[in-house]
Amino acid sequence: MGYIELKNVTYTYPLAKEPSIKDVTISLEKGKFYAVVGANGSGKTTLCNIIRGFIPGFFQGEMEGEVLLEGKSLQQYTMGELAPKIGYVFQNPFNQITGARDNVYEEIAYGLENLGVKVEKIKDTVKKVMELTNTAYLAEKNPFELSGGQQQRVALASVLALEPDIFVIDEPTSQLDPKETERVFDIIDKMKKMGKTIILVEHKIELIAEYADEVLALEEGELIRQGEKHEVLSDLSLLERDIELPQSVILADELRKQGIPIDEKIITKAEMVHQLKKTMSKR
Ligand SMILES: Nc1ncnc2c1ncn2[C@@H]1O[C@H](COP(=O)(O)OP(=O)(O)OP(=O)(O)O)[C@@H](O)[C@H]1O
Repeated sequence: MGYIELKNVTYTYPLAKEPSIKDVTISLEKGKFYAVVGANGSGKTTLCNIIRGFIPGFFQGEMEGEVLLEGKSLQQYTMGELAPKIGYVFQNPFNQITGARDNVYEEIAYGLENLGVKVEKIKDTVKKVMELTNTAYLAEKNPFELSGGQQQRVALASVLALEPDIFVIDEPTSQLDPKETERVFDIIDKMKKMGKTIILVEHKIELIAEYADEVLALEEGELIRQGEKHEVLSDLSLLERDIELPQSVILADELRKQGIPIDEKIITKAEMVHQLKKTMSKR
């Protein structure tokens, strides 16, 4: 039994002619990092909303099939039971920040205060997540006066403070520069090392190749691939289906065509460098 399971899930938004998710069956393990890829409109955000229990419910429409968390149908959980288990990080941190408090420290503490957590425990937790997300130096600032990258780290911190086991994160770096993007991935990597299950929608394929465990590829609502990242991302046929692949995969293919032997399943720059060194030392 998977930790999170989707069984033949088909979902159609109200008034839509076609389903946005078509007969998707997946089984996700606890503690793994899953990246969801696919062209615009392929159903990534919809899939996230199904996994976090917003579809059906918050969104109307028609859903067939079943979603299970630890063997129990999501429909059998109340939102109050689900919220501490699944944390959701929005694409735009501006939507995440509540604005109910006027400094970053209080913003991060806000969710815990609402749950009636004791002050000492709140202090402890907020301190820990601020260290993890490198936001301690922003503690006194107004959350709305931060840069996009800083806001995204505060948004991550406020979700982390609630200590969910599962994080669904929708394109957290789409508005960030390369440095802030690396910082966000570094935080996600730490979350994974803490044993969290991560489901991340992301277009930056090089970072997926480096950090994720498994890749789920969607095309027009259908799950066309699911598997270990090397298996999925080295599949050149995905290029014809509008799935971007890492540069090392394209380069490896070119080199093989030129008669230079390159192992299958090279997907990162570091793996390519290692392989080229090996090949050159044999010459
Ligand atoms: N609220 C909605 N009502 C009706 N149709 C919707 C709604 N939200 C999304 N859709 C449709 O569902 C399909 C999948 O959309 P979704 O946002 O899940 O794709 P996506 O892969 O996340 O796209 P992107 O990469 O652009 O964020 C699209 O055809 C979209 O037009």
